[in-house]
Amino acid sequence: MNADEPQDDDGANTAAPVSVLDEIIAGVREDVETRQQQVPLADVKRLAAAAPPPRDAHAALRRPGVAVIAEVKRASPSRGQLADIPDPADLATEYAGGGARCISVLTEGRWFGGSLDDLAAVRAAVDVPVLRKDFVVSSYQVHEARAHGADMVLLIVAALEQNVLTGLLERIESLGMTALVEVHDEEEADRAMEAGARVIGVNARNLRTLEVDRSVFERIAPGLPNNVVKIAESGVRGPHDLIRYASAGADAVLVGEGLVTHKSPRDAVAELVNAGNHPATPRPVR
Ligand SMILES: O=P(O)(O)OC[C@@H](O)[C@@H](O)c1c[nH]c2ccccc12
Repeated sequence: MNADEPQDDDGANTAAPVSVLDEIIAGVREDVETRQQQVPLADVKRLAAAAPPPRDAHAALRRPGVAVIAEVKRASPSRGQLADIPDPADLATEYAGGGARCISVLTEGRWFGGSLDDLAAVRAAVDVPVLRKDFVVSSYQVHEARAHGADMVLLIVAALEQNVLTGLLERIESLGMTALVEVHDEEEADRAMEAGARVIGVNARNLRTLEVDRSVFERIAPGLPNNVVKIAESGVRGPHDLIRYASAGADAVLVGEGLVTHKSPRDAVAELVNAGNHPATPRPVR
């Protein structure tokens, strides 16, 4: 690492020789393997079938006003440790009290400090739909998500071959959940639509370099069909960022760091929700 190399606004070095995404996925595959040896797929499917039915995340995100998806996020590869979060259910309750339309729970352990236990605890504590935020690469993880109460599951286009993306999306939707398909450029957006995504998230953070560029949403959103729910992910630090994303057509924003590092996560959510409901804030065209 050379100290003279350009740093992005998150302080991450943009000249990573092996992409962080590849490293994370290698770890995720190992962890899935281990869990699968402990709890076979047939058992996870049984648990999923016995779980309380999914909540309709797609419908929740389409309601009027810019929705806030509030994230339970302890750490990240770009920032390291962000917040302690001893009780994720407690934090999620604060988020819901502030008016969050959905709660996102990071379940990846090595880089983000999350777990499936966090997901289950949050799901039991709130009435709003809950997203499993992870690097989902196998249908085992989809059934696992449902077994722990997930209503929505993230799929990252950059991490998946097209046929795998399509297969996982169909699996998620056939279990009654909503797939949130994450993209970072036009080609990935085309792949998301090709796979049949109803909800597309544009991540301002490039998962290969960890660089944040809020203009990515403005570039990609106009090319998405009106009936697709559009989520702007990452880089929301306050109402001004929400308003900027809304002006570019966002139905929702997904916020992590700005909330977990705030002294009152509930107030921070409420501030965003108010901005999202304000009559002067642009609404998506349908
Ligand atoms: O903390 P931020 O900048 O508000 O970002 C939240 C969310 O967008 C980010 O956590 C995220 C977006 N896509 C992901 C994929 C995997 C892990 C994490 C993410």
